[in-house]
Amino acid sequence: MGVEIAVTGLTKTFGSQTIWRDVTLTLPAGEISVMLGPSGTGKSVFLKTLVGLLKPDAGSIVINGRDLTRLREADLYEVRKLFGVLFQDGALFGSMTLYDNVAFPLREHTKKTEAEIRRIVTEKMELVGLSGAEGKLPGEISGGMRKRAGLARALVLDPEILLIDEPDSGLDPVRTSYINQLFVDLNAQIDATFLIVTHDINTARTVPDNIGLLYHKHLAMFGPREMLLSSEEPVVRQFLNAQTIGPIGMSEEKDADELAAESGQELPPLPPIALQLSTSDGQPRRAERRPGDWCREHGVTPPPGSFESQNAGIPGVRQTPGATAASGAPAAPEPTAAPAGPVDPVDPAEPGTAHATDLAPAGTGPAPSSEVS
Ligand SMILES: Nc1ncnc2c1ncn2[C@@H]1O[C@H](COP(=O)(O)OP(=O)(O)OP(=O)(O)O)[C@@H](O)[C@H]1O
Repeated sequence: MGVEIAVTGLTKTFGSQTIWRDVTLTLPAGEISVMLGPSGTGKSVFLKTLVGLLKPDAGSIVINGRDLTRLREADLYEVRKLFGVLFQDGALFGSMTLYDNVAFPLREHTKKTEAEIRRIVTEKMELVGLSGAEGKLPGEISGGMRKRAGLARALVLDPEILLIDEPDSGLDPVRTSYINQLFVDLNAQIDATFLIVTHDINTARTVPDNIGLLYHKHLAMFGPREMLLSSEEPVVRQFLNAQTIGPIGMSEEKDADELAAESGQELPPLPPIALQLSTSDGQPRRAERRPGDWCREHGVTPPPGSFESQNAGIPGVRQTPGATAASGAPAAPEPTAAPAGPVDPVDPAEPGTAHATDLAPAGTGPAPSSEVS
């Protein structure tokens, strides 16, 4: 059962550099949220602050009635057990088999017997589609398999919160789709609160219940997926539709001359809102809402063609021929073409592949590179 994370007025600086200020949002219990933002806007810093690896300069992070920013290190250690974290720059232990990597947090942080550990490791490896790969070393498998091994490791202590930093980095689009499907299926099974940092617009448009956008040292917007995908707010619209026209420039903000040169240029219409990715077995997630509910409840007319296809609005994906303009939404989700079975069905060993990923319960796996400031 996931827990809510209530962030209020959070500000983080490094010396004279303000990363973001006054960030206020609530990650609802058991829901999947995605955090977006141009490179360098502090998305990873936000994840590390949530888990207590970085100390904010101001603000609070309240979980189960306790403000993480005010806890002593010993109490923080206890709260961190609620988290499973995938750090983008982390790594599995290269000299350990996948089995030993996944078993590591259990051996370090519990008094479970080896028989109990075997049962849990086997269950989690099956959950991420890695049965049979227990004896492999991280260097013998692909990037996608390593991410899933990291995910299995993050799950062994049954976290209530999963923080995932750029799960798509280093993965091809097909494997990104498989790992996205895995997140949706996992969310249905373990009911944890998920926060995924990503640059992948397809992921952002189809996976989460909520989307946030960090931009220019603040949280530009956070809310339900349909709210952001129907938003005309220039920064949100530009980012979620991967456009060059808008306030975001190559080096973050455009100057007045650049913006003046764009005046009069017509923005393309908002693309249709895609159906949200559903579980492989079609069982609804607890947090799942009917397509179009948010728009209906808030009197917002979604862009024509919304909720007709899972691919709607994804840049570069052609719409279904004959799709009609619809201002409303169907009452029930359409069946979606979800990949069944384990991720990476054919995942050749790639010795020496560079990306290794650490998805370990906070403070239980190989140490992430940042330090508490
Ligand atoms: N421990 C640290 N000490 C000083 N500065 C840091 C530290 N960690 C991050 N920063 C700075 O904070 C800023 C935001 O970094 P962060 O990695 O969070 O960005 P990001 O939005 O995740 O970027 P990307 O999308 O490229 O991964 C950068 O300027 C980075 O150099």
